Amino acid sequence: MKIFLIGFMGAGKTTFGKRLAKKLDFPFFDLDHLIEDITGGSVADYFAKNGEAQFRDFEKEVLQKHDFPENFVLSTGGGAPCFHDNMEWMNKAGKTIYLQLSPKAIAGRLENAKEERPLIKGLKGDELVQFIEQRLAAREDFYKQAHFIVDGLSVNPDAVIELLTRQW
Ligand SMILES: Nc1ncnc2c1ncn2[C@@H]1O[C@H](COP(=O)(O)OP(=O)(O)OP(=O)(O)O)[C@@H](O)[C@H]1O
Ligand SMILES: O=C(O)C1=C[C@@H](O)[C@@H](O)[C@H](O)C1
Ligand SMILES: [Mg+2]
Repeated sequence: MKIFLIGFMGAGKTTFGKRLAKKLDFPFFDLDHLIEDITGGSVADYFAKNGEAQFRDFEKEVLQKHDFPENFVLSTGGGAPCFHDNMEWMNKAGKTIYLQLSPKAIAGRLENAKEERPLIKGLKGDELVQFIEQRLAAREDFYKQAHFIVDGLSVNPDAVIELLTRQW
């Protein structure tokens, strides 16, 4: 089974993805980290050097062309489902899970983790909440196409495995 975790920056995709993969005994991948391994630099560097449009092309290529195993948990980048045909592609390739959180909850998590996230670097307090509200409103059309929508505050591996096995 191929499991794709999606959601806004800071929703907990990487943190939860590792826990879920451990519980399922599946290998864990993180799309941002895979891109960083391949390019040898950070996502922030890639944005700075090549711009967002080129990042989105590369992100699609890695998502759709990388040689992943039969079973895995992949945490995607926050924007990945919203560009190119990535959401449709993931929905066909496996099971997609949206970790949903309110803009305020997301802002609370990101307040001290902005430097490595190029889209929010430099935003403070209300600016950060407003940016998240606007972006999230535009992105939720994509995120909500997921097979499963779960509460990012209370999500736990057992509940998600139960959801997945009911529909396996
Ligand atoms: N269940 C949780 N409870 C409290 N804090 C959490 C939880 N999950 C993640 N966090 C914290 O929230 C922050 C963002 O988490 P994480 O990096 O997993 O998000 P992400 O969705 O992978 O973000 P990005 O899209 O930017 O890669 C981290 O500081 C992490 O420690
Ligand atoms: O939400 C986004 O557009 C992004 C989220 C991160 O995971 C990275 O993929 C990058 O910083 C862009
Ligand atoms: Mg992450």
